[in-house]
Amino acid sequence: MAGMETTSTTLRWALLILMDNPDKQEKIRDELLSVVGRSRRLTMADKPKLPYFVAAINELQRVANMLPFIFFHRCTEGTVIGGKFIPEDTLTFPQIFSVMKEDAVFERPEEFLPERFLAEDGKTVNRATLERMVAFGLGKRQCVGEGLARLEMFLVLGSILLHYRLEPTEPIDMTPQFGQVLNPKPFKCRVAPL
Ligand code: HEM
Repeated sequence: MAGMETTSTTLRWALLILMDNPDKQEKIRDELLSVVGRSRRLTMADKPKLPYFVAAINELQRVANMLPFIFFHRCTEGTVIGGKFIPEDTLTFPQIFSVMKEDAVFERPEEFLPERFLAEDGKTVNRATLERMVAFGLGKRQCVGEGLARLEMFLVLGSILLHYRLEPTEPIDMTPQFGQVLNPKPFKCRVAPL
């Protein structure tokens, strides 16, 4: 589950969200075309020159909300969180969605707005939102595959968007299906070569 289900499910959500937001899909493609073009492959060296695309991947993960909560963690010592004492050995059940969908830093949380991860100049990272994009968890047990997952999403999604336009062929249904992770319902789409 850790390495396959998470990344592939996030990518399926990404296709659906980008079809639901064709203007944003176009904006990502414009940036990719202006930096990479179609005569060579996208590489990780392009990442610093693609701030909008990187912001969009963070926003796709936030909206997809694929792992809304993570497994139990045990407090190894007593601590105070939000004024409440949590004794040693308490089992906690971290809820990722309560940060990514309910934190005040994410205005209009149901909307797909990659811009929220960028400062006003449209290029610099917005630290306030980025530090609350906790799709990979936090702390010592944070996802060990984060680097690989980010690399896969960048290269796979970027290469698709450089060469194909994703268009819906049926009404888009964003209702998740509950399983080990939140899955999108099976969907069909048109993958139009550019
Ligand atoms: C979009 C992709 C992914 C997401 C959203 C994701 C998310 C997470 C989350 C939320 C945790 C739990 C952190 C915690 O308990 O505090 C986790 C743990 C873990 N992930 Fe991922 N993950 C992804 C991809 C991957 C990949 C590609 C790998 C391996 C190649 C991987 C390997 C692991 C492992 C081994 C753990 C357990 C770490 C530990 O308990 O110390 N994950 N992941």
